[in-house]
Amino acid sequence: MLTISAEGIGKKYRREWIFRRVNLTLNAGTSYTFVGPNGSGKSTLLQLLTGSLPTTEGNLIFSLNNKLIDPDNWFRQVSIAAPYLELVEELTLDELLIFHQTFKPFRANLTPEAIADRLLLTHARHKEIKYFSSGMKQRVKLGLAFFSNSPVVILDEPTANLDRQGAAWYHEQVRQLGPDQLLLIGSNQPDEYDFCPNVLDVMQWK
Ligand SMILES: Nc1ncnc2c1ncn2[C@@H]1O[C@H](COP(=O)(O)OP(=O)(O)OP(=O)(O)O)[C@@H](O)[C@H]1O
Repeated sequence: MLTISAEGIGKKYRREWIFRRVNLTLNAGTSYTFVGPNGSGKSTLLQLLTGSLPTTEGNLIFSLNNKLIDPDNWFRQVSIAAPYLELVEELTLDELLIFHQTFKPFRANLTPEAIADRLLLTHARHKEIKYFSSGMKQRVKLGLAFFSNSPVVILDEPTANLDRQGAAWYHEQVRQLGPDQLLLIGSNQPDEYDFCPNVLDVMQWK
Protein backbone atom coordinates (compact mmCIF):
# COMPACT_ATOMS: atom_id res chain seq x y z
CA MET A 1 0.00 0.00 0.00
CA LEU A 2 1.15 3.50 -0.77
CA THR A 3 1.60 5.78 2.25
CA ILE A 4 2.68 9.35 2.92
CA SER A 5 3.94 10.10 6.43
CA ALA A 6 4.43 13.66 7.55
CA GLU A 7 6.65 13.94 10.61
CA GLY A 8 6.53 17.36 12.19
CA ILE A 9 6.50 19.21 8.90
CA GLY A 10 6.22 22.98 8.74
CA LYS A 11 6.44 25.72 6.12
CA LYS A 12 7.69 29.25 6.57
CA TYR A 13 7.54 32.03 3.97
CA ARG A 14 9.97 34.81 4.88
CA ARG A 15 9.28 35.26 8.60
CA GLU A 16 5.77 33.82 8.65
CA TRP A 17 5.07 30.23 9.63
CA ILE A 18 2.09 29.04 7.57
CA PHE A 19 1.80 25.86 9.64
CA ARG A 20 4.01 23.82 11.98
CA ARG A 21 4.21 20.38 13.58
CA VAL A 22 2.01 18.61 11.03
CA ASN A 23 2.00 14.89 11.85
CA LEU A 24 -0.04 12.79 9.45
CA THR A 25 -0.26 9.37 7.89
CA LEU A 26 -2.11 9.29 4.58
CA ASN A 27 -2.95 5.83 3.24
CA ALA A 28 -3.99 4.88 -0.29
CA GLY A 29 -7.48 3.47 -0.73
CA THR A 30 -9.27 6.47 0.72
CA SER A 31 -9.50 10.27 0.46
CA TYR A 32 -8.47 13.16 2.69
CA THR A 33 -9.67 16.75 2.44
CA PHE A 34 -7.81 19.73 3.88
CA VAL A 35 -10.15 22.53 4.81
CA GLY A 36 -9.60 26.01 6.30
CA PRO A 37 -10.24 29.66 5.51
CA ASN A 38 -8.63 31.54 2.61
CA GLY A 39 -4.90 31.86 3.15
CA SER A 40 -4.75 29.19 5.87
CA GLY A 41 -2.30 27.01 3.94
CA LYS A 42 -4.30 24.30 2.13
CA SER A 43 -2.59 24.85 -1.24
CA THR A 44 0.82 25.13 0.41
CA LEU A 45 0.34 21.83 2.23
CA LEU A 46 -0.82 20.10 -0.97
CA GLN A 47 2.27 21.40 -2.78
CA LEU A 48 4.51 19.97 -0.05
CA LEU A 49 2.72 16.62 -0.46
CA THR A 50 3.33 16.66 -4.24
CA GLY A 51 7.03 17.17 -3.50
CA SER A 52 7.12 20.31 -5.66
CA LEU A 53 7.80 22.62 -2.69
CA PRO A 54 10.37 21.93 0.06
CA THR A 55 9.38 21.77 3.72
CA THR A 56 11.05 24.24 6.09
CA GLU A 57 11.16 21.67 8.89
CA GLY A 58 10.26 18.05 9.46
CA ASN A 59 10.27 15.03 7.16
CA LEU A 60 7.97 13.71 4.47
CA ILE A 61 8.29 10.00 3.89
CA PHE A 62 6.81 8.31 0.84
CA SER A 63 6.54 4.53 0.78
CA LEU A 64 5.03 1.69 -1.23
CA ASN A 65 4.51 -1.64 0.53
CA ASN A 66 6.85 -0.49 3.32
CA LYS A 67 9.62 0.34 0.83
CA LEU A 68 10.78 3.94 0.72
CA ILE A 69 10.23 5.85 -2.51
CA ASP A 70 13.05 8.20 -3.46
CA PRO A 71 11.65 11.76 -3.04
CA ASP A 72 13.22 12.60 -6.43
CA ASN A 73 10.92 10.01 -8.06
CA TRP A 74 7.81 10.85 -6.06
CA PHE A 75 6.45 13.13 -8.80
CA ARG A 76 5.92 10.06 -10.98
CA GLN A 77 3.29 8.83 -8.51
CA VAL A 78 1.31 12.09 -8.44
CA SER A 79 -1.20 13.87 -10.67
CA ILE A 80 -2.43 17.29 -9.61
CA ALA A 81 -5.13 19.74 -10.75
CA ALA A 82 -4.98 23.20 -9.21
CA PRO A 83 -6.02 26.75 -10.10
CA TYR A 84 -2.39 27.93 -10.22
CA LEU A 85 -1.33 25.22 -12.70
CA GLU A 86 -2.07 26.41 -16.22
CA LEU A 87 -2.79 24.41 -19.34
CA VAL A 88 -0.78 25.03 -22.51
CA GLU A 89 -3.26 27.41 -24.13
CA GLU A 90 -1.78 27.35 -27.64
CA LEU A 91 -2.45 23.63 -28.08
CA THR A 92 -5.70 22.06 -29.23
CA LEU A 93 -7.27 19.55 -26.83
CA ASP A 94 -5.98 16.65 -28.96
CA GLU A 95 -2.47 18.13 -29.05
CA LEU A 96 -2.53 18.72 -25.30
CA LEU A 97 -3.56 15.13 -24.56
CA ILE A 98 -0.88 13.73 -26.89
CA PHE A 99 1.75 16.03 -25.33
CA HIS A 100 0.67 15.08 -21.80
CA GLN A 101 0.88 11.34 -22.36
CA THR A 102 4.48 11.58 -23.57
CA PHE A 103 5.56 12.30 -19.97
CA LYS A 104 2.57 10.92 -18.02
CA PRO A 105 0.75 7.95 -19.57
CA PHE A 106 -3.00 7.66 -19.18
CA ARG A 107 -4.76 4.91 -17.22
CA ALA A 108 -5.53 1.62 -18.95
CA ASN A 109 -3.99 2.92 -22.17
CA LEU A 110 -6.81 5.38 -22.69
CA THR A 111 -6.39 7.10 -26.06
CA PRO A 112 -6.70 10.89 -26.47
CA GLU A 113 -9.96 10.20 -28.32
CA ALA A 114 -11.33 8.21 -25.40
CA ILE A 115 -10.23 10.88 -22.91
CA ALA A 116 -11.95 13.63 -24.92
CA ASP A 117 -15.08 11.48 -24.84
CA ARG A 118 -14.83 11.03 -21.06
CA LEU A 119 -14.33 14.78 -20.68
CA LEU A 120 -17.56 15.31 -22.68
CA LEU A 121 -15.41 17.44 -25.02
CA THR A 122 -15.36 15.37 -28.22
CA HIS A 123 -16.79 18.36 -30.12
CA ALA A 124 -13.82 20.50 -28.98
CA ARG A 125 -10.94 18.16 -29.81
CA HIS A 126 -9.53 20.47 -32.49
CA LYS A 127 -10.14 23.74 -30.65
CA GLU A 128 -7.25 25.57 -28.97
CA ILE A 129 -7.44 25.53 -25.18
CA LYS A 130 -7.35 29.34 -25.12
CA TYR A 131 -10.82 29.35 -26.68
CA PHE A 132 -12.26 27.00 -24.01
CA SER A 133 -14.60 28.38 -21.37
CA SER A 134 -13.32 28.40 -17.78
CA GLY A 135 -15.52 25.39 -16.96
CA MET A 136 -14.21 23.45 -19.99
CA LYS A 137 -10.62 24.21 -18.91
CA GLN A 138 -11.38 23.03 -15.40
CA ARG A 139 -12.77 19.76 -16.73
CA VAL A 140 -9.58 19.27 -18.79
CA LYS A 141 -7.39 19.93 -15.71
CA LEU A 142 -9.40 17.46 -13.64
CA GLY A 143 -9.37 14.90 -16.45
CA LEU A 144 -5.56 15.04 -16.76
CA ALA A 145 -5.39 14.27 -13.02
CA PHE A 146 -8.12 11.60 -12.98
CA PHE A 147 -7.08 9.75 -16.13
CA SER A 148 -3.29 9.76 -15.70
CA ASN A 149 -1.83 6.50 -14.51
CA SER A 150 -0.91 7.81 -11.04
CA PRO A 151 -1.75 6.28 -7.67
CA VAL A 152 -1.98 9.71 -6.03
CA VAL A 153 -4.53 12.27 -7.28
CA ILE A 154 -4.37 15.76 -5.77
CA LEU A 155 -7.16 18.25 -6.46
CA ASP A 156 -7.11 21.83 -5.22
CA GLU A 157 -10.55 23.52 -5.41
CA PRO A 158 -11.82 20.81 -7.79
CA THR A 159 -15.22 22.27 -8.68
CA ALA A 160 -14.08 25.88 -9.22
CA ASN A 161 -15.81 27.15 -12.39
CA LEU A 162 -17.90 24.00 -12.84
CA ASP A 163 -21.66 24.18 -13.38
CA ARG A 164 -24.07 21.65 -11.90
CA GLN A 165 -23.46 19.16 -14.71
CA GLY A 166 -19.69 19.60 -14.30
CA ALA A 167 -19.94 19.04 -10.54
CA ALA A 168 -21.92 15.83 -11.15
CA TRP A 169 -19.24 14.74 -13.65
CA TYR A 170 -16.55 15.41 -10.99
CA HIS A 171 -18.40 13.24 -8.43
CA GLU A 172 -18.73 10.46 -11.02
CA GLN A 173 -14.96 10.51 -11.70
CA VAL A 174 -14.21 10.36 -7.96
CA ARG A 175 -16.42 7.26 -7.68
CA GLN A 176 -14.42 5.62 -10.47
CA LEU A 177 -11.01 6.01 -8.81
CA GLY A 178 -9.32 2.67 -8.14
CA PRO A 179 -9.24 0.98 -4.73
CA ASP A 180 -5.46 1.50 -4.48
CA GLN A 181 -5.50 5.21 -5.26
CA LEU A 182 -5.07 8.05 -2.78
CA LEU A 183 -7.16 11.20 -3.28
CA LEU A 184 -6.13 14.47 -1.58
CA ILE A 185 -8.33 17.55 -1.83
CA GLY A 186 -8.02 21.18 -0.76
CA SER A 187 -11.42 22.78 -0.41
CA ASN A 188 -13.75 25.33 1.10
CA GLN A 189 -16.88 23.92 -0.54
CA PRO A 190 -18.55 21.14 1.49
CA ASP A 191 -20.33 19.72 -1.56
CA GLU A 192 -17.01 18.95 -3.27
CA TYR A 193 -15.88 16.65 -0.44
CA ASP A 194 -19.21 15.34 0.91
CA PHE A 195 -18.07 11.76 0.16
CA CYS A 196 -14.74 12.13 1.97
CA PRO A 197 -14.33 10.28 5.29
CA ASN A 198 -11.24 12.22 6.44
CA VAL A 199 -11.64 16.00 6.73
CA LEU A 200 -8.67 17.80 8.31
CA ASP A 201 -8.71 21.48 9.33
CA VAL A 202 -5.34 23.10 8.65
CA MET A 203 -6.06 25.64 11.41
CA GLN A 204 -5.10 22.94 13.95
CA TRP A 205 -1.49 23.36 12.83
CA LYS A 206 -1.21 27.13 13.38
N1 LIG B 1 5.26 31.96 -2.64
C1 LIG B 1 4.80 32.55 -1.52
N2 LIG B 1 5.52 33.49 -0.90
C2 LIG B 1 5.09 34.07 0.24
N3 LIG B 1 3.90 33.76 0.84
C3 LIG B 1 3.14 32.83 0.25
C4 LIG B 1 3.54 32.17 -0.95
N4 LIG B 1 2.56 31.29 -1.29
C5 LIG B 1 1.61 31.38 -0.35
N5 LIG B 1 1.95 32.31 0.59
C6 LIG B 1 1.20 32.65 1.79
O1 LIG B 1 0.91 31.45 2.49
C7 LIG B 1 -0.36 31.53 3.10
C8 LIG B 1 -1.17 30.29 2.72
O2 LIG B 1 -1.52 30.35 1.33
P1 LIG B 1 -2.28 29.16 0.60
O3 LIG B 1 -2.43 29.54 -0.82
O4 LIG B 1 -1.59 27.90 0.93
O5 LIG B 1 -3.69 29.19 1.36
P2 LIG B 1 -5.07 28.47 1.00
O6 LIG B 1 -5.60 27.93 2.30
O7 LIG B 1 -4.86 27.50 -0.10
O8 LIG B 1 -5.95 29.68 0.52
P3 LIG B 1 -7.22 29.79 -0.50
O9 LIG B 1 -8.39 29.15 0.22
O10 LIG B 1 -7.39 31.26 -0.65
O11 LIG B 1 -6.83 29.10 -1.77
C9 LIG B 1 -0.99 32.86 2.68
O12 LIG B 1 -0.78 33.79 3.73
C10 LIG B 1 -0.17 33.24 1.45
O13 LIG B 1 -0.07 34.63 1.33
